[in-house]
Amino acid sequence: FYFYSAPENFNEEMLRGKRVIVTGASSGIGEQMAYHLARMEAHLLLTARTEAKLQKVVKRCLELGAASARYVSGSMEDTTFPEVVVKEAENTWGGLDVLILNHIGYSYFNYFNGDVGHVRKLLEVNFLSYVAMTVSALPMLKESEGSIVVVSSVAGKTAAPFSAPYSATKFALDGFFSSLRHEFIIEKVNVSITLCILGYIDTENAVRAVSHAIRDTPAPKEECALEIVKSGVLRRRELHYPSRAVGSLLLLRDIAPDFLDSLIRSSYKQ
Ligand SMILES: NC(=O)C1=CN([C@@H]2O[C@H](COP(=O)(O)OP(=O)(O)OC[C@H]3O[C@@H](n4cnc5c(N)ncnc54)[C@H](OP(=O)(O)O)[C@@H]3O)[C@@H](O)[C@H]2O)C=CC1
Ligand SMILES: C[C@H](CCC(=O)O)[C@H]1CC[C@H]2[C@@H]3C(=O)C[C@@H]4C[C@H](O)CC[C@]4(C)[C@H]3CC[C@]12C
Repeated sequence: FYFYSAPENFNEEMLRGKRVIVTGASSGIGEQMAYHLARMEAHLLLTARTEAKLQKVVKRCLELGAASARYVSGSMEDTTFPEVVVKEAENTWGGLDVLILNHIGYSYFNYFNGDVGHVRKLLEVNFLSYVAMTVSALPMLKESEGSIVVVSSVAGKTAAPFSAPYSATKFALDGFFSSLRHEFIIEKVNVSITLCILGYIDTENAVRAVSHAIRDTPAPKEECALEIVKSGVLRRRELHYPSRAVGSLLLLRDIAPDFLDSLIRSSYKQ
């Protein structure tokens, strides 16, 4: 049932007039997804905390050809905010076609410092708010037979040093949304769930956080954003980007986990 409902080839017209929420859209990959969707003439509702940045992204989206573009600013640390965002979509459009969950809260890139409060807060922002957005949006997505896109990381499939709290939140997304996908298929709910497994991408925040410690060259955020949009519309189960690097990593994880761990550690500068 799930595979029957998935189209084979991507065509930009598939997004024309679609109603899309993008979280974490004020910078990085989320901002780039907003620009691709705007060029494809989608209706956009963007969210993040920083109003000034969102205003600029909305302005650019309208210049690029978005059918409409608006924002709602706020923090996903506030447990009432996910519902506020979805209500805005409901009041504006009366429905929703695609929910792209992409935001992340700040976390340090270093040895785990024992701060349980930080892990709890990060789970709220990076995981629980994704669940809350999904719960609020589901009636509209069922109605439109729409799509949920969850942006995760290789750090949510195989752990690397210095990202214990972050990695935990990304593993949680896989568990939750992969279980939900089963249930949708059992109950014949035609809402697709795409989990995006990304390697190192050249966003300002990621490069600032890890370039002093990691040897790898980051992949381009513009191409990454386009691949996420495509895989969501094509109702794929998972996106692996960049595909060869993530594919090899996942293969090694299953056949030679200790070897993979040593490779990951050796990609860190001493
Ligand atoms: N870049 C990379 O190397 C990789 C990224 N990913 C994933 O890709 C996605 C995007 O990453 P990237 O573009 O690098 O991230 P950025 O740091 O560039 O963007 C994060 C976005 O989330 C928003 N945000 C931050 N805190 C909050 C909050 N408390 N409430 C609501 N929104 C918030 C930020 O805006 P504001 O500050 O205005 O709120 C911003 O729009 C994430 O899910 C990440 O895990 C996965 C693997 C690698
Ligand atoms: C080191 C990892 C790659 C291992 C490999 O051998 O390929 C990186 C792949 C994904 C990175 C993290 C990520 O998911 C984004 C986070 C964004 C934050 O702003 C801080 C950094 C990240 C934790 C980043 C760290 C390196 C990776 C785990």
